[in-house]
Amino acid sequence: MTTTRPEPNLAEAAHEASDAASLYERLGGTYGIAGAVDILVDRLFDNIAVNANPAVHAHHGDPANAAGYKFLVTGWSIEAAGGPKCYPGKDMVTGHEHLHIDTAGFDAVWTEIDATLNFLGVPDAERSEFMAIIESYRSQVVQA
Ligand code: HEM
Repeated sequence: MTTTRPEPNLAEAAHEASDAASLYERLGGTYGIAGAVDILVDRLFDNIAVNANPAVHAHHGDPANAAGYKFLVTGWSIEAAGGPKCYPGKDMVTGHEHLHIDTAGFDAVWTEIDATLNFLGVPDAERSEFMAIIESYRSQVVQA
């Protein structure tokens, strides 16, 4: 009598592996996130609705702030997506309290993040998951 060993189901294994992958991994890890933030921050600095807030424009209107801001937003996003702990900046309340951001200001940034992920071809599932994380910080960022 011969016993038959079941063939490994590779399709199922791949599916399980992709289920197990963190959002950080599915966004392309540090290279993917840093590349997206590089483009996002340039768009935020140029975005008329985002810069309608004078305190925001005082920061985003100075190109010298771009490199440091890209570094901070990249580190924050890596951690928020489940990657390694690497964010050295302020918590979201302290980082924004002096800016008096209102709902329209938050929505302008939300829309630009969503549009940039769409522009870069991030799949719907990962885009929705990341945007839900952004949304979950609304009450900490909106302080006007
Ligand atoms: C969930 C949404 C947001 C995230 C994840 C986020 C992320 C960050 C991070 C990581 C920093 C650096 C904090 C530090 O200095 O240590 C920061 C600062 C800043 N954010 Fe946000 N932000 C969000 C929403 C917004 C919105 C809606 C606006 C404007 C309408 C905004 C404008 C700014 C500005 C101008 C700074 C620099 C402040 C300064 O250095 O004086 N952010 N943000």
